[in-house]
Amino acid sequence: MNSQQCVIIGIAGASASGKSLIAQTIFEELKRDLGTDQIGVINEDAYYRDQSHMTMEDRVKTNYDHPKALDHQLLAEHLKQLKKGEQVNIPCYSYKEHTRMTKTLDMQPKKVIILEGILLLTDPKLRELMDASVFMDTPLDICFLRRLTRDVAERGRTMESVISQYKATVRPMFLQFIEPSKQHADIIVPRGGKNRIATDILKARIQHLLAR
Ligand SMILES: Nc1ncnc2c1ncn2[C@@H]1O[C@H](COP(=O)(O)OP(=O)(O)O)[C@@H](O)[C@H]1O
Ligand SMILES: O=c1ccn([C@@H]2O[C@H](COP(=O)(O)O)[C@@H](O)[C@H]2O)c(=O)[nH]1
Repeated sequence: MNSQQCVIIGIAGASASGKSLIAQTIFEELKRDLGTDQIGVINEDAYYRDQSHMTMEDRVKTNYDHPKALDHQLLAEHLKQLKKGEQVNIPCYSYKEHTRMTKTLDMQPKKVIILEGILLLTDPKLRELMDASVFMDTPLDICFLRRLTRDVAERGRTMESVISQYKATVRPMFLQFIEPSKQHADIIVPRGGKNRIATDILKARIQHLLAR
């Protein structure tokens, strides 16, 4: 597989803006045409730095919304390897333990990689690897309400911890890093992950890139 055959689409935006939902929708709908083994989703969160050497007390103090919390270097290397037709071992991250798990996920090269994560568009070396980029422009109050519900239900958080983390780091880092990165997006998607027209436009663009 040469580099022309690996299309990488980057989807960024606030936490709980609908990145995973739109990525998953595109994955499910395109895998019917391309085959399950020819399209994959990579979550930037898998590249949070390993914190297994730290105590839980210290792990909860990490600013997870600052670019330095993520190993973008490793993510960029993995994307380059996939583009070259090589297999990679993607780290697995636990939001409950706030660290990497020992297992990794084997990913074989694919025709299409959908990359999704809050800080992807802040990094020039990642932008360089993308064939198209998207920013989910969901209102921040809606994102906060969705994050509160999701993190309590799925990520082992209390309502109080979600609120204090939101005030201390999530909102300030959104304003400092994530929102300004919108200028780098090719497509800005309003409302969220259920935006049908935006989903169809992205699917059509992927098909167009594959047909080159
Ligand atoms: N348009 C929408 N309407 C209702 N719920 C939504 C919508 N988009 C996303 N959600 C829900 O909000 C939560 C966060 O969405 P998710 O796609 O996981 O966000 P992200 O990946 O950006 O953090 C999930 O529980 C998801 O099902
Ligand atoms: O250990 C961790 C790692 C990450 N977070 C939060 O996750 C979001 C990013 O994930 P989304 O799926 O885009 O919401 C980020 O805002 C971090 O604050 C965490 O709380 N703990």
